[in-house]
Amino acid sequence: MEFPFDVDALLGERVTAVDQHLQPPGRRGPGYTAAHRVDLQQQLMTIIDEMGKASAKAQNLPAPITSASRMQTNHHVLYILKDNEVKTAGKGAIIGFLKVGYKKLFLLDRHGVHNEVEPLCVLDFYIHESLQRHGYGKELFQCMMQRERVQPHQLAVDRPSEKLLCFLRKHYNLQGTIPQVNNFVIFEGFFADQHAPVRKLPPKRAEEEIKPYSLTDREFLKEEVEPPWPFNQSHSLTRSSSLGNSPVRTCLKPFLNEQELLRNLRLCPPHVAAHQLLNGAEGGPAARRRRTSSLTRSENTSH
Ligand SMILES: CC(=O)SCCNC(=O)CCNC(=O)[C@H](O)C(C)(C)COP(=O)(O)OP(=O)(O)OC[C@H]1O[C@@H](n2cnc3c(N)ncnc32)[C@H](O)[C@@H]1OP(=O)(O)O
Repeated sequence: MEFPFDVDALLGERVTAVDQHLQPPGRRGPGYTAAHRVDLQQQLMTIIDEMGKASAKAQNLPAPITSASRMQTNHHVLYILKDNEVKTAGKGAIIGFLKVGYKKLFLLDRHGVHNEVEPLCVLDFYIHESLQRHGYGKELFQCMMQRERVQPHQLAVDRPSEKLLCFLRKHYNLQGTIPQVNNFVIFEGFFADQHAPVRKLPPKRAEEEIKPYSLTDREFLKEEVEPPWPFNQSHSLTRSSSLGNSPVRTCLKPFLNEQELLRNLRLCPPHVAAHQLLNGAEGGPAARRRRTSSLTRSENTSH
């Protein structure tokens, strides 16, 4: 992917790690000013936004899950792989990116027991269409694991595509998954290594404390395109196919029991339908409870 500015100079190294500060690490010439810094940061933001869009398109997602603004509000790390061999106009090009981040998750082990863990998660991964199956994905993944000091089986993967599952199977022999009730996929050996979830956390902002566990990075897409259960039931099949034809995506769709649903609704930003459900609109559980108790009362009085 090429840009109208010098990607090669902007990013410096072959693989660049970018965090929420969005600081381009590239070369600084003499006379480097604050205005230059803003320009370079703008260029980096353009790269992230364009790559995020391309990744979303490749995965048939309705909106990008990676963008400069989302990077600024999350503690994620974006590894960007550049091609400094491209001689056209001498500006370099972007080959792809890999986004990872630590997330607090409730994950089931082989015995069906919930474990609260905070593993490094693979959140978004994209290699430009023209360069897939050339080994660049592996180069980027290896670099990420080395810098993050993590082994493949210690990772949790957020709703992997069929291509990514093939990639993980081929390069890291990851195939036996441990079934989960959320969209994260983990592999055999995840719980065997006690060091996996251990991580020193930076101080957290208050609102992060109340995020529902196991909420995937892709969950916000769902909020944008459909109302909560049960209002989404009539077109759930249509939505699955709008997310792509991967059978994995369909079968990994979580199903919630009523208690989990109510907990999630309380933790989510207010939604009209959620309010109605919780506050007892016609058809909601509260209304049903009211109806049931009034029925019981009237039955009692009639006897
Ligand atoms: C959590 C998430 O990010 S889910 C979304 C993952 N991203 C996508 O699906 C976007 C589209 N795909 C891609 O961008 C890339 O194919 C990636 C990132 C999955 C892999 O990067 P690549 O550079 O292609 O991988 P690399 O060349 O190192 O390894 C190739 C292996 O990946 C897998 N793979 C790559 N492309 C495909 C494909 N079209 N079909 C099936 N398997 C594929 C295969 O195992 C392949 O080995 P093979 O060619 O011997 O069959």
